[in-house]
Amino acid sequence: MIEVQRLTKRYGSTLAVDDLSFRVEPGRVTGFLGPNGAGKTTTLRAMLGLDRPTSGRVLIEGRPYEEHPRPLAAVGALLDARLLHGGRTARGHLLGLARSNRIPDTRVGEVLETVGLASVARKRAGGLSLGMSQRVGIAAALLGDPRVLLFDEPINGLDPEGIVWFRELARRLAGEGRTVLVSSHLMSETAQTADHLVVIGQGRLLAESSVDDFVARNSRSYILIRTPEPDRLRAVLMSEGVRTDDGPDGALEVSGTTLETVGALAAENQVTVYEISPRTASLEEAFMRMTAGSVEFRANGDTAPMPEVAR
Ligand SMILES: Nc1ncnc2c1ncn2[C@@H]1O[C@H](COP(=O)(O)OP(=O)(O)OP(=O)(O)O)[C@@H](O)[C@H]1O
Repeated sequence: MIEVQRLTKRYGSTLAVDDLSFRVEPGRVTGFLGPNGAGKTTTLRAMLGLDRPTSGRVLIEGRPYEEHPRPLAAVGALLDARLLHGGRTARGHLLGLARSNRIPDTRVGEVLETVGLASVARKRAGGLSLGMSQRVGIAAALLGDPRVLLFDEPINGLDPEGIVWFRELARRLAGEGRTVLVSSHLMSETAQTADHLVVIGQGRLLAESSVDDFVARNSRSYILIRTPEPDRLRAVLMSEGVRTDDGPDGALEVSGTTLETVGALAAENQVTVYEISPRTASLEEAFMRMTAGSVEFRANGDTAPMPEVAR
């Protein structure tokens, strides 16, 4: 379990994290989402004791990171895979980490096997692809067999097969009862990996819910209609109590009715229609709308309420 309690981090005049509180429960994968600069990495660094918070604190399994006698056994983290030293081999890197944390050498072979790198274990890190470096970073996170795992943008550089592999690994780790936090700026990818979501923008909490609830709330279905007579069609639909909104490029977006009803009303009233098609707003759009809202609220200096997200 991770408990972020009223965490605030200021870098000079930049408020990177602003009074942020949330919990990450064990036994499920939690996606930590936010656009670039939202404060995800800063929060993860505070979890690992790498940055001192301006105020607030983070507890890992009930205590701050620094108070764990064997930190690698409490929490494993993948932060920036590019930090791997180019001259060392993957195996050498992991052995160094294992020895400085009183972890037996045999564990290095096990984690290399888990991440599918046993065959390149003796290759110098400088010769590894970004995807392979990510896997070395993931192996390092697993080294101490920790109860809590933090992955910052883990799928960066992974090929499609690697992405599926990571997704399964994250699920397996959560299935073993561990706490798994995966940060990302990609909504749809996260929705496929995580069970639960924590969404932040400008250092503040925007949403916290199960992925299923988030999808149900934010997957808006509507009918898109292109017509040269939008005003007339809007009037026809409104007279029948059908709600219309303005869509892109003069199109209409109609919700709360069926394709057949709209088609029949257009035909009865002899309105020319170029296109009529069912649409579902993507999760990515919902996420962008949600996080764009936070930017606007902050720019106005308001305290950020939960932005309205189209249903
Ligand atoms: N060491 C630092 N010094 C000054 N400002 C910083 C520092 N680290 C982060 N920031 C600023 O704090 C804010 C949050 O950055 P952070 O890296 O935590 O966001 P993020 O959500 O992880 O984004 P990204 O996905 O781009 O890494 C940004 O405005 C960033 O420029």
